[in-house]
Amino acid sequence: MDSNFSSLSNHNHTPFITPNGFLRPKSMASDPKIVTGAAGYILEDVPHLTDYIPDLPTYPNPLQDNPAYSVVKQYFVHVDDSVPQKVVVHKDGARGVHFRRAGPRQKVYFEADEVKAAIVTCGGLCPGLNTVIRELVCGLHHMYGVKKVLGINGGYRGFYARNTINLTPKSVNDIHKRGGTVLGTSRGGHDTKKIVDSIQDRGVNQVYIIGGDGTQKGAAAIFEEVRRRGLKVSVVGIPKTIDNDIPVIDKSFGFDTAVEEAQRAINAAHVEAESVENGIGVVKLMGRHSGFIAMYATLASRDVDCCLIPESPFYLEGPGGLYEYIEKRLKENGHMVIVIAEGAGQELVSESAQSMSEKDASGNKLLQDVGLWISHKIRDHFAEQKTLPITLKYIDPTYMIRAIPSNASDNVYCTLLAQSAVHGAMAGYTGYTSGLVNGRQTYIPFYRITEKQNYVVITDRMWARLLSSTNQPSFLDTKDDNEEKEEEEPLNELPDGHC
Ligand SMILES: Nc1ncnc2c1ncn2[C@@H]1O[C@H](COP(=O)(O)OP(=O)(O)O)[C@@H](O)[C@H]1O
Ligand SMILES: O=P(O)(O)OC[C@H]1O[C@](O)(COP(=O)(O)O)[C@@H](O)[C@@H]1O
Ligand SMILES: [Mg+2]
Repeated sequence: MDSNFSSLSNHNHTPFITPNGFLRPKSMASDPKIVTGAAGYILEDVPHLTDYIPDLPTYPNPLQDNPAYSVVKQYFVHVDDSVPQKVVVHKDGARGVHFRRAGPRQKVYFEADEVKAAIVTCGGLCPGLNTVIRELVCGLHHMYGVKKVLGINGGYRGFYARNTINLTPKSVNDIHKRGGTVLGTSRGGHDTKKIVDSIQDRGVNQVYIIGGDGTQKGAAAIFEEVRRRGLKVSVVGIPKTIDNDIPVIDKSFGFDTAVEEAQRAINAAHVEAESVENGIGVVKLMGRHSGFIAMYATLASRDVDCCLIPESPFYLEGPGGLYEYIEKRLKENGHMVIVIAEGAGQELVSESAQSMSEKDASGNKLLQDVGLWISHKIRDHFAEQKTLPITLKYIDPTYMIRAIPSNASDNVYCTLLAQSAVHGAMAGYTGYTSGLVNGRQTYIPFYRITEKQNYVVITDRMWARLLSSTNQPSFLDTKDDNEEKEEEEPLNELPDGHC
């Protein structure tokens, strides 16, 4: 809508190749909105309520009379504003994929009294969840005069199995100072039909869904069902993941807080290690499939001698292996610190542990404790060798990191994310995740968020910087199953300007 460009959409619901080359399955029913323009410009647009409900009335945006905002020149976002996915371009290259810029629009599709919003948090905890909840409530109330906001208790199943909580600016005033989520969360329990029945029965017309990759898949299913039923309900995703494994966006909220808090554990490991002869400190950090926290915490600390992440397979024995490197570091320096992401080396652990097939309620594979495993292996190895008596201390701060409140910069990030989400829903957009792309708030269609995960690309400069800062072996002698990942679009480093 609102564009002079030619629009390509896929009306026959056949499988669709996205401009990024990913196959979007037929089961994801609604059509992607692809708009093309001159010089290879592509806009991967988001759905709008008017796509399936014609003749909806519009209203002037109440922000135009708000003294805080009316002084801002050009406060409203131009309908054709879009944000490029790639900012590094070549003279003759195509302009490439863009996303719709987030922000307030001149016209809105909801009157204040008409709105009944619902907020839900799903999946694992992450610093900043309460800030996002607070800013959704306050943004709706203060910017758009919306008074009816419901909190859904305990994740997706709360839509149909629990009572709701009334949220007001007063009740959420201080929650950003606390870790966790005041709404509670859960894994599993996504039943699309029951959730949309509950949305319909409660008269909810804006749904804000805060969660990670699994949650966004659930949000996409809710959007499809809402659309199929022809409901005037905006379904909005807000990406949450401490692992930073959500693609497209610059980084996820809570990530900076996690990296900062990880420093405390690394410092402790370093103090313990350097206090004894041949001391080794092992710190496990979160990162199920993506080692971003471990990589950034290592780069920030400068006390880490070896960082092990899921994307970079490693081995223990023989030339170029971990044991050899540990021995070398201890002989050189008398102590060392190892940071290991929880998803690293799982294939090695599973060789010595039982079944790897257990899953949590959301279907995520349950991981073995690689920190504990590697600590035992190192202790046993040096005990057998009898040449180097080591002292090893293992620190697992993972849940302590996840449970803290967000830091100042994450609080600001959460605020902008929440306000962008609200502006989009009020403007009638739906079926999108609100996210930061190249430093700008955007609306991203769900399928771009759910089609793949964000990984550390070990052939990129950031991992090279890490290797050069720790001097650890690259372990590239191993049969590297990372090749497939390396061939994927390598631009999801974070944040922009660090590559
Ligand atoms: N493919 C899916 N379709 C619908 N809902 C899903 C899907 N995957 C996960 N979910 C739901 O999303 C919620 C959170 O998922 P989970 O993987 O636990 O955390 P996260 O969203 O942080 O990745 C759960 O309630 C789960 O049932
Ligand atoms: O023990 P739990 O609560 O299931 O969570 C563990 C997982 O949650 C995370 O913190 C985040 O995962 P999600 O973003 O998928 O919720 C992972 O790093 C970790 O593996
Ligand atoms: Mg997940």
